Amino acid sequence: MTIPAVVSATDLSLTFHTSDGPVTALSDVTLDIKKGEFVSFIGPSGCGKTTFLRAIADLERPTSGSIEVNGQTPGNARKDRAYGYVFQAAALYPWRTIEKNVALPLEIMGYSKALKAERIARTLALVNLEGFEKKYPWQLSGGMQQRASIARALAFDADLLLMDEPFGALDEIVRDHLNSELLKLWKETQKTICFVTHSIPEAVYLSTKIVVMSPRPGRVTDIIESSLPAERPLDIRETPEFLAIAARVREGLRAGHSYEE
Ligand SMILES: Nc1ncnc2c1ncn2[C@@H]1O[C@H](COP(=O)(O)OP(=O)(O)OP(=O)(O)O)[C@@H](O)[C@H]1O
Repeated sequence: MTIPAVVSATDLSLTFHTSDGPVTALSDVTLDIKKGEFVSFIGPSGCGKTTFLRAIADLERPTSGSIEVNGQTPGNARKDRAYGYVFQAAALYPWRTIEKNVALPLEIMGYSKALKAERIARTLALVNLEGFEKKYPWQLSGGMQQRASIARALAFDADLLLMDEPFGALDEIVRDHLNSELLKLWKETQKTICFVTHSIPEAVYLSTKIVVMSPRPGRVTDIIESSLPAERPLDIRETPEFLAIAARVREGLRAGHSYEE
């Protein structure tokens, strides 16, 4: 049985027209993301990682080539609520409680009170935030706020989760903890995850597939299928298999680096 592609990009190019001239954010990207994969995008600043996620989410239009989400245009997939989006900063509304923040997309979609309550309870349980429903974002730590924003992205129960460097601003211990929680959540929910990061260990620890990118123009320089087992305790990061994949990612990053800045 072939596993269906959730995201399929073919020769995707995307150029921004700025007052300083054209900026090619993505050049000829061809990539398939299958259902249930955990795919990390890694590369230096400006290599088009966010732009690729935004193209999936129908927030940017390709200049040439094509991209399909669940076999349809990103616009139609967006209407079908095909994905949840987690941003770099938690981006919670400070005047809303945690449960009201998670409820926001459901309110916009006109969910019934009962269905809203059920979804809020379920997603907050998934990210271990039961008991914090009535708190305001400022009453939570940075890691908890980011978990709340993951809960908000999960509220629709979309099969695809787009995560743009969600843990970049957190200290390493909190990040480690959230990495293993995210893996657990991914296994429990069997979602497809696209995850942007600057961290080699984070990419290797989390992913089934690592997409290495390089800037000017943004392109894919390597796609690594991970050979690590599904079960990943944090100390897997010291194993030879893990270090070998990390070395290959580093090599890909070096090869695409121009050092001219
Ligand atoms: N709306 C826009 N208008 C003009 N240029 C843009 C726009 N959005 C992105 N760019 C440019 O496109 C390139 C790719 O940007 P993008 O944000 O996708 O990179 P990134 O790899 O996600 O970077 P970072 O790691 O810093 O988030 C950059 O050169 C950026 O300046």
